[in-house]
Amino acid sequence: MNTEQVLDVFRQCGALLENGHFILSSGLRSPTFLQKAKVFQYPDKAEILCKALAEKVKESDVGPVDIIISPAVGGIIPGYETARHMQVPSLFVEREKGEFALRRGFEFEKGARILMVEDIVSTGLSSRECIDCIKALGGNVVAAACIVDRSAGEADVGVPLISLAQYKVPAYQVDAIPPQMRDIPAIKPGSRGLQ
Ligand SMILES: O=P(O)(O)OC[C@H]1O[C@H](OP(=O)(O)OP(=O)(O)O)[C@H](O)[C@@H]1O
Ligand SMILES: O=C(O)c1cc(=O)[nH]c(=O)[nH]1
Ligand SMILES: [Mg+2]
Repeated sequence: MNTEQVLDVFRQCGALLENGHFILSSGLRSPTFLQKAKVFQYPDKAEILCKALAEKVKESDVGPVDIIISPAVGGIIPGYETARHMQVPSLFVEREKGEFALRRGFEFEKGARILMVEDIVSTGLSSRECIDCIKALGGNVVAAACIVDRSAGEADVGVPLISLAQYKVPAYQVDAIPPQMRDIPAIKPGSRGLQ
């Protein structure tokens, strides 16, 4: 699948939100938001995207993968569906007092070859936090994968990043928001910092 085909799936699901004012997980502001939850509500769409992502990983030089681990909330469905097509278990980390932790009795062997699967990468901050958590538990993170890389290859997550689509969209510091965005009430769709 190429980027345009991936974005078409988002458009078909009403998930490519434009001309708004979104507060991203990183705190940056953007007029564009990929509301992945509206795509992943449809199992057939999740399957199309994640099967293609699994194939891209298998065709890469990453080598064998033992386990997929994803950061909650957004990473859970693509992590699971990608794992289904790679025939490996799917675990997730979730925030405990703001920090990612492996809970629910999930465990893996030290040195396990782990693929970190995200939904969207913007700055790469959430991916790095997830990878740090896995490494602290002894996992060998061999690569990261995501459905859409909004940095179009610029984000450094510390391991090779395989993205199904690369879609560069603007994001601004709060004191540098362009005039046309300033009058639009800001919305924060993600779960980081949710009380
Ligand atoms: O590369 P970054 O700058 O970290 O941005 C991308 C992250 O933002 C979203 O998560 P968010 O924290 O908004 O919560 P969610 O997973 O509940 O959507 C998305 O799921 C990624 O995890
Ligand atoms: O950076 C983010 O928080 C982000 C951007 C985006 O387009 N979609 C999303 O779910 N999160
Ligand atoms: Mg997330």
